Formats: sequence, C-alpha cells, structure tokens
Amino acid sequence: MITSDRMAAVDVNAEALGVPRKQLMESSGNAVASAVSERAEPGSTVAIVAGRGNNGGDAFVAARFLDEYDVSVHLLGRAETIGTEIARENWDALEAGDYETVEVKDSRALDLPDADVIVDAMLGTGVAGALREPAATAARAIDDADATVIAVDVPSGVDADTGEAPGAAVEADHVVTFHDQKPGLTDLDIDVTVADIGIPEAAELFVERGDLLALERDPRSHKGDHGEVLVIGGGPYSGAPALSAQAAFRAGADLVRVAVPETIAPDVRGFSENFIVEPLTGDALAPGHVDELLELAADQDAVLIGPGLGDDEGTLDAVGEFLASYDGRVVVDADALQVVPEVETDAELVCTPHQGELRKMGGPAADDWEERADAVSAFAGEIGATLLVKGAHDVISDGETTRVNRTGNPGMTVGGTGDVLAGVTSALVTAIEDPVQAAGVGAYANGRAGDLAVDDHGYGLVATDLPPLVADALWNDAE
Ligand SMILES: NC(=O)C1=CN([C@@H]2O[C@H](COP(=O)(O)OP(=O)(O)OC[C@H]3O[C@@H](n4cnc5c(N)ncnc54)[C@H](O)[C@@H]3O)[C@@H](O)[C@H]2O)[C@H](O)CC1
Ligand SMILES: [K+]
Repeated sequence: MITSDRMAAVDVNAEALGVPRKQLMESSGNAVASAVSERAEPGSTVAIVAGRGNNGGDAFVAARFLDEYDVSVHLLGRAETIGTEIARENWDALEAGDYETVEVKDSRALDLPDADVIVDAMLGTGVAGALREPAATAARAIDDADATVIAVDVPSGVDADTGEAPGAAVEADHVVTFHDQKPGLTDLDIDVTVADIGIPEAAELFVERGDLLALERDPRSHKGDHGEVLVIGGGPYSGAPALSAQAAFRAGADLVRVAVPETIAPDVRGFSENFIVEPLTGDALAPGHVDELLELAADQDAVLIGPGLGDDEGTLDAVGEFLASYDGRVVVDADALQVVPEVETDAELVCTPHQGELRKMGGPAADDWEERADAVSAFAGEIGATLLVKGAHDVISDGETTRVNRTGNPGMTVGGTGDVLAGVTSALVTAIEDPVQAAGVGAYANGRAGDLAVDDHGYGLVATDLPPLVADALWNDAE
C-alpha cells in the first residue's frame, strides 16, 4: 500500500537511483496494453481518453503496444498543453507513427467511437479536487458508453488515497495501478491489477532527494505555521543546545526557544540573536524545572530534550518526569536517551542515538547495516518510539516503516554533529507528518550538509559549518 505523496517521492528516488521516469512510463504503458489484450480480442476497437499529464502519457505508450487493435487516442486539449516532457515525447511518437490521434478542443467535441474497450487515462495521482471540464463531461461520456472501461493507475476523479470522488468520476471495470496498491482503491469493488513497473526496492528503502518533496510548503502558509520548537538542554555544555537551536532554524523552524540553566544562558544568547532564551534557575536541569518546562512546551509544535544536559541524577529524573507528563512530539538525544526505556509516556518520541547510546538504551548491536535495520526496527517496535540510529548508514524505523540514509562521511565524527542532527530533526517533525519520514529527511540533510562541508573544508569540518549547509541540502540541492 502506498500513498500518492510517497509514490511521488519513490518515483523521484527511482530516478535518483538511475531508473529514468521515461522507462517507468514505458513499463506503465506496457502494463496497460497487457490489460487491454487480456480483455479484448485483436481487431477490437479501443478508444483511449487521455489527459495532459503523465497519466495520459502512460496511455500514449500503451497505444504503441496495441498495433493489432483499432486504436484512437483522444487528448483532452491541444498537444502543446501537454504538461510533461515524457508525456509530450510519447504523444509526438504517436503522431510520427501515424496513429489515429484527436485533439479534443472542448468537452462537446469529444466524439468517442462505438468502442469495445475505453482506456481512462485522463487523470491519476495528479488529480486535485473535483473533476473540471472537459474531464467531467468526458467521464460521463465514458460511463454512458457500452464498453469495458480500463482505468490507468486510478479511475479519473477518484482520490488515490481516500477513494473519494468529490465530483464526477469514471466508473471503471478494471484498474491497472502501478508499483503498489493505492489506499483509495481497496474500498472500490473494482478488479485492480498492481503492475510492477521496475521501481527498485532501494527507491523505497534509501532516503534520496525524492523524500524532500515532503517539505513542499503550502504557499498560503504564514508565520508560526512552520514549527515552533523548544530546545531543553545545557548545563555542563552551552554549545550543544545552541547548535541544536541554530540547526532547527536552518531546517525551517519559525521560532526556537532554548531552555537552559541560567549559568549558561548568556553564552547561548551570545551564540545567536535569533533564539528566545528561557533561563532555568541553577546550573543544571532539575525536577523543580519540570512544571515550568511543561508550560513552555504546551504551545510548541515539537520539543528537543537532551543536548548538553549532562547526566547527573537530578537531571535524568527531570527528563523522566518531563517525558512522563508531555504528550506532544519530542526528539530525545544525548544523555536524555538513557531514560527512554524506563519511562511511560503519551509523547511521540523520536530518539536519535548513535550506536553506543543505542546499546546503553538496551538496544541491539549490529555492524552490518542490513542486520542493524532489522534489529533497530524490532527495538523501535518494542519501545514504541521512532529511532534514528546514526552510523555510516543511518537507520530510521518506528517498527513498521524502515528507511536507510547513506549521505554523510567520516569527517562527521567531529563533536557537535549529533546536536545539529537533533536540532534539524526537531524542526522537521513539525513540518512532515510521519516521524519516520521526518527523521529520514533529517538524517539525509545532515549528511548532505556534511558532504557539502567536506567539499569546503575537507576533514577539518566543524559542527558549526553544518547548519547553513543543512538549509542548502533541504532547499538548494536539486540535481
Ligand atoms: N509515480 C510513478 O511511479 C509513475 C506515475 N506515472 C503516471 O503518472 C500519473 C501522475 O501524473 P501527473 O502528471 O502527476 O498527474 P496526472 O496525469 O494524474 O494529472 C495531472 C493533469 O490533470 C490535471 N488536473 C488535475 N486536477 C484536475 C481536476 N480536478 N480536473 C481536471 N483536470 C485536473 C492537471 O492540470 C494535469 O494536466 C500517475 O497516475 C501514473 O499514471 C508514470 O507515468 C509511471 C510511473
Ligand atoms: K485514470
């Protein structure tokens, strides 16, 4: 089962891993042609009704595999409005190959032949809202026709994730969907074929640039929409909470508050004028601070607890009490991690241990990353948290979904890069709904930033190089 957002990411990841989209479209088109030939004898009349996106593109490819049929392709619009290069190339190939193609100027002009099979290739996962004209009238014309209707990927007008049709929709007899079943198709009592179109398993497992699509922002958003983060840290160390806070900004947080013991508050303030520093009495986090922290955390979108806390007993008690009473999203890092296995909490935990900290949490040790992926998935399920286990290959899992990140380099063993990753992740869990995807993008961006830093500084990179490069990795790194 795969949602259309994840499908879009996997599609781009496949391309990043060397499988061209054009090849995916060829495979999709081939699968559609197979579905036609399983339901109609050669010589039958096949009418293809195509939209101007890649859903239509799939059917242009299918037409080329249906030479033994009497095929006509009806494009809803003019060829020059075809929206993607690969669909346009496939349309041009039809015209060059003397296939029967019709550009339907408007819905009144759709003149379907008396067909044995109609292929519905108007819209797939790109549909947004109720069907607009001419697709709406075309959908009714398809339903009124006395033909077997085969839908490409999703019946046009149906939302692939919910199965709902806010407006007109094609009632298909059969759907050929690609790569994996779509949630919205399972409730429709229609016969569905899931066609393998050559997307490698790696495109779902490895975090690649397709996963950055999850960060696309609604243009109508406004201040505060993109994450208010509270960082709880410091005590013996002031650099760690400051680095995490800076990293949270660079990963898109709108507001960052930093709650640190008053003894280091001036240092943290000195690090950047962007933070709102909330001084805590004394020189270390203590149980007496918990109520104040819960108040501060109440209207935040995420909390990060751990950077630079130190591990004296009172501090760890305070972490346990905070987690036991908080029910929002919390990224837990560094010394706070050891508290997690013993604490009962309603909070949604995202833990970011390195392998040594994972063992201290009672987690598995496994050198080989594939073994580690399975072991981390099992442990994440056991403790009911999302784990991001750092390593040459970072492993991210919540026990259900497991991702692996391969960006980064040995230069990143320098102190502080973990504080940056924790800060980045605390901002991303406010922007990306699924914590596994958020942590995966966090690991990817942190590693990419490290790779960009090595380009500038070799292995002389330091953690403070990373935060600005994280922003580059997230927003300026399109290949
Ligand atoms: N993901 C994969 O691995 C592959 C997907 N393929 C096919 O591509 C489509 C998705 O293509 P896309 O171009 O993103 O969108 P669509 O073609 O589904 O639709 C876009 C098209 O429709 C217009 N439109 C959007 N909303 C409406 C509306 N409410 N009413 C009318 N028209 C609408 C929009 O303007 C565009 O013109 C996927 O389903 C697969 O079939 C790849 O080819 C194979 C791999
Ligand atoms: K369709």
